[in-house]
Amino acid sequence: MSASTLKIALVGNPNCGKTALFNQLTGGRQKVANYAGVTVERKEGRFTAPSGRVLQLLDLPGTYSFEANSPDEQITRDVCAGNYPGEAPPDLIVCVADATNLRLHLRFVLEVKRLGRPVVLALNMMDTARQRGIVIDVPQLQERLGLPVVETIAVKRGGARALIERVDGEVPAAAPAQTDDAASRADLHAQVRELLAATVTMPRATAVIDDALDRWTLHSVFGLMILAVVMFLVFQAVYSIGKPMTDLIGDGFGWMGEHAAALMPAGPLQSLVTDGLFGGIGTVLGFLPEILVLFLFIIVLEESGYLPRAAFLLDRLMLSVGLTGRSFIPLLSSFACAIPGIMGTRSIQDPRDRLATILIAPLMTCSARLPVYALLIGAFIPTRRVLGVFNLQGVVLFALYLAGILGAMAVGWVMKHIRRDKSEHALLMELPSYRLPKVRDVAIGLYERGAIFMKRLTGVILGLTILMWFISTFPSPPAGATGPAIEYSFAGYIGRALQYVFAPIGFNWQISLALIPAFAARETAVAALATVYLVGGEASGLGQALAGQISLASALSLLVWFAYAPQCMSTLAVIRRETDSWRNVAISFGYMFVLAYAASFVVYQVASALA
Ligand SMILES: Nc1nc2c(ncn2[C@@H]2O[C@H](COP(=O)(O)OP(=O)(O)OP(=O)(O)O)[C@@H](O)[C@H]2O)c(=O)[nH]1
Ligand SMILES: [Mg+2]
Repeated sequence: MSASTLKIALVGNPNCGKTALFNQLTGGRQKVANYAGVTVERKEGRFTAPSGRVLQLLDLPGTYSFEANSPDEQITRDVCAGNYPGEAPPDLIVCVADATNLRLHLRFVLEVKRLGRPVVLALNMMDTARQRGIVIDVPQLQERLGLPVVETIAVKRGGARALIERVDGEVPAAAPAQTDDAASRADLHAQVRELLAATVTMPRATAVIDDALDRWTLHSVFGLMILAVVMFLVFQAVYSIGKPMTDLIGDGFGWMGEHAAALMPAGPLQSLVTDGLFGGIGTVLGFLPEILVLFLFIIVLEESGYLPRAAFLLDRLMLSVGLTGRSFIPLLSSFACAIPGIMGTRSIQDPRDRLATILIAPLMTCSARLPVYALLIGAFIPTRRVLGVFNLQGVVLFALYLAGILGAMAVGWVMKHIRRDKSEHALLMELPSYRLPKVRDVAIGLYERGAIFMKRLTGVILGLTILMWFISTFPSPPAGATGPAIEYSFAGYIGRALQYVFAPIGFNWQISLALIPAFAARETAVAALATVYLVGGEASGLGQALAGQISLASALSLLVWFAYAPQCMSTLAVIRRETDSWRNVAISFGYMFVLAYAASFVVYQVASALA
């Protein structure tokens, strides 16, 4: 390393744009590694400043506060303070703050300043700040803070010019280091308030509207009621808007399957195309509209600024079941898929809170389960109105999501009481301003969800469906066989063996069999059932076949099974990777199996008795 290499560390609250700034400066060239022994990322890059000096840049994990104790935050603090073994202290700390949210970010800036090292403050997201009419008196802020302050727009070409010029110049003098005690921490709050009053002018209109809305949405009683109503309406919409489109697609595929069959000679190939491809894959594809409608609402709620408020609102509730408000976002992501949710738990400081969140994340209903729910609800729940306005199918879907959430809360509560350390960590998060979602952002978000679904469909689900078709078709029945052909196939044998385990909860052999590919990808249960029933030649449509073949009690039991059952292999693999422990995988699989089996058993027995 040449003598003139300057080592710069980028720090800041999560989501302030550190990584965007890092990429802008280094052109994305980087070396990513983990800090020894922990899964905290260390990302390093370099670039040459106009003066010819080489600058080495370190992107550190987002940190709310140095008081917190997540592995990420400890490492960030130690690296900045120059105490991290094997890491030379940075010559300069660039503290990045979101200019649209200085109320939250300035506090951390003050904490960084107290380390007593040279600091430059980058006010990032200046484009959004200007758009929103936020005016920041930079010279005044610079003077009051006693730090150089520059404005940046990390996502715009040349948006970091002021920062480059500043870091290429002389290294600023460090403020004296200060010790951290309770009194000085309380002091930080007062300082932030003072700084804001002197240097930041917020647009009146937004602030007034935000406050007015927040009085309702964050109210401890009305807020929860609003949240419940909003979520309830979303599930209603999934059925009222998505279902007709799903039916249309289903009819379309049925029609295509028939025509394709007419063009082909009878035989295995014809059966693969009609039963496996059009029947199996077509049935799963039909659920795309429902998934898109659900995500349309989730994305709009998120973009509008409502979802972070829901997190804030639920924080107290989460604490009471041994979680933290920080668990909310990972858990919310788990409604799409548990995998990003579990990966998102990295931002939870307390290892026990983090583990608890990881273990219950799969209880949140992931989008892969939606086709299964939609199929069974469509086949078994009448399209009755409840209380005159609500669609009964939508109510059942809402109840299933709720069952997952309540199950998760119950498990969280049990874990809280088992563990010895009962400390709690309250949430510290930013509440963005309300805004009208941009059509483009919503469209991109929807497109991404749709693309993920299609990729799964044409990848793992297609492969598994062909496999299911194969084991359902071969071996062919012996000459003179009387029963349906499928009973002599591999699938028939495997299904009947599994049935010993699942009969007490009301699953026939076809359902038991479908659980296997579902363990690789949930949606495949639908394709597998379609294939098995269509190969068995029992009916034209799958919903119709199911309604004729299994009882309402079995269908309810299966719905409950899918709400609680151990989720797909990929989820378990991610648990293994994120916790580095097979034991946690076993705990996760085991408790969910027991939970699902018990719940399905109760539902099946009660429903059978009442029927
Ligand atoms: N409009 C605007 N968006 C920005 C700016 N800088 C970053 N963003 C966006 O803000 C989001 C977060 O940026 P990141 O760079 O991932 O933030 P980070 O600080 O690295 O976040 P963590 O690593 O999670 O702590 C991304 O969607 C960026 O595209 C900016 O100057 N203006
Ligand atoms: Mg980052």
